[in-house]
Amino acid sequence: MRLDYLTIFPEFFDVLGISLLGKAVDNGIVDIHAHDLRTWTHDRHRTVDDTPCGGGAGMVMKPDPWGEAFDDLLGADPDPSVHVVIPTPSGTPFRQDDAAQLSHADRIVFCCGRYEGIDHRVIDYASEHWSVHELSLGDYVLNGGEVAALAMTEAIVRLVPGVLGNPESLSEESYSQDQEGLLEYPVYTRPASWRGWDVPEVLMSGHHGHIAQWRREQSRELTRRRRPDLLTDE
Ligand SMILES: COc1ccc(Cn2ccc3ccc(-c4cc(N)[nH]n4)cc32)cc1
Repeated sequence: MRLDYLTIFPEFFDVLGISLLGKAVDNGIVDIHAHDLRTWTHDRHRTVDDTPCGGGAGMVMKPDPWGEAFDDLLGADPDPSVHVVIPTPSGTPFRQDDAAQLSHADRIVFCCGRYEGIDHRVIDYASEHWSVHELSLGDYVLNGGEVAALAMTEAIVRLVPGVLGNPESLSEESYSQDQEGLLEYPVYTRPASWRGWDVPEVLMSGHHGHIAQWRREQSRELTRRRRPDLLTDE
């Protein structure tokens, strides 16, 4: 899987060389390239923004640098197997299903905007050539797309075979299908007693059936309290 990031702050993506994703890069499972969008500017000030047509506050990212970056990175031939992900506050919510689908992609290009966003014709042009996903990280406002791209990257790449040491852990996670789409149950480790708090006895019983039942009950109760929207049968 090749991941490209178009951004005016490429250093944001230096962290992808650390930890699990770093190992995935070292193992050749993932190939990461961050690009400074100003590479595709030609004026002395390396300008990437301009005033919004129709007025309004702030600045908008000019289309030209994005178009020239696309030309260099992707060429002009349409290829629906290339996924262009555009983090935006107005996008569809990024969810585990999106991460699962994108984990099968061979190529993903993240377009990280700043200012008040990217000239919409960039999205229109990209949509004619590649598979475009305008995605929101959540209902809160960030200053740009980089943090969202990092979060999406981790959610996507950890699902790629060979990246996680223990793929079994994927099936027991919140939002996973095996977890019936419920929130994950509380987890514990040693010591059995810590600052007056004990590990629930059932988890120390060695009775796998009772433990599984307790975990199911905990997941349902936690989901009922925190995320009733995830419950389908109520
Ligand atoms: C019109 O409202 C706004 C328009 C742009 C911005 C700043 N900004 C510029 C590019 C960009 C890309 C993604 C996001 C973002 C994504 C999520 N879930 N929150 N915020 C924010 C972004 C703020 C607000």
